[in-house]
Amino acid sequence: MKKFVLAYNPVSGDTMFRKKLDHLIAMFQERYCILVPYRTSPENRGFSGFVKAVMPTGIIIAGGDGTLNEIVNIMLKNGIKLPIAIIPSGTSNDFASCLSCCAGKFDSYIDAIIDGKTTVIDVGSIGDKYFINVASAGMLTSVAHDVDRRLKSTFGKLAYYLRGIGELPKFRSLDMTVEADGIVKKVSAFFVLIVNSNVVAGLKNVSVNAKLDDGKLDLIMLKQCSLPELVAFTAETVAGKDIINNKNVEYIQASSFRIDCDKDVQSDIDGEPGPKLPLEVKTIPAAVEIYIR
Ligand SMILES: Nc1ncnc2c1ncn2[C@@H]1O[C@H](COP(=O)(O)OP(=O)(O)OP(=O)(O)O)[C@@H](O)[C@H]1O
Repeated sequence: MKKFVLAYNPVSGDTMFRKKLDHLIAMFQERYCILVPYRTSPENRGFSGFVKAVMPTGIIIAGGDGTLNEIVNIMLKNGIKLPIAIIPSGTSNDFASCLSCCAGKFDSYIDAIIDGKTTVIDVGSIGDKYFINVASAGMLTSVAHDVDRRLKSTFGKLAYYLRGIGELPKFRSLDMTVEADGIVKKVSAFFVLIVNSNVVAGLKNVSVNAKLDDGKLDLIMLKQCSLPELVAFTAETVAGKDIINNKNVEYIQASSFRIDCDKDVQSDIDGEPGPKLPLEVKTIPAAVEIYIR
């Protein structure tokens, strides 16, 4: 009988995953499989030992990007080589949105999980931390961190947008030095994003070239520009237009980056606070196996 650990975050998104839990248990039970729940907490020191004791076929993660990041980090740091499935239950679920496997009805995805249909994807690393979707620094990062959890639960993605639009006039550029696969550039920019997938902050098509299995990450910087240009860029991004060809965007694909700045700037990794700059960013090819439909 196949066993799966279900790591679920009880407070992510609208906190309603708890109500779906019973249905999910029933679906696995109907297919003669066992679901072993693991309730996440802000710290999950026991997760690695829990998985090793259960010896599951795979791990199912129900939460947002933060939960996914946390579980993948624990797995990679503890040598847990198991496929993962994602049940999007966070506020924006950026990573899950870029994988069509998680969209639509549960049923066919559960069948694919039990059948063991998988693919492998790259992740990024910054020091001893891994990111699955995006690392960023600059003005966007402070906006994301300032959005209160209660506001996120009530307004979802809209909370980010409302907060972000309100901050636009306060945007100040940073003098950054970027090294991409050994080539150095100096760029005065409002923010830098390093993406693995093409969905960031609920916005699709952020990098039309981003692929999860190409051994590369995509760097996007919005260069210093006027407020009307900044507003136009924001509108284009929200409308899902191709932004990497925007004249104010610096776009580079590479397998490693070094980002530095003369100011004290904190980064963000998959929506959670990351280390301060400088950042040494690397691609770890084919690091994670994911169940696909
Ligand atoms: N039992 C728990 N109680 C309180 N906080 C928790 C618990 N389990 C995990 N967390 C916290 O939840 C956060 C991760 O939430 P997650 O990012 O998955 O959801 P979200 O913020 O709603 O969605 P998204 O990242 O997609 O916007 C982490 O900061 C983690 O510490």
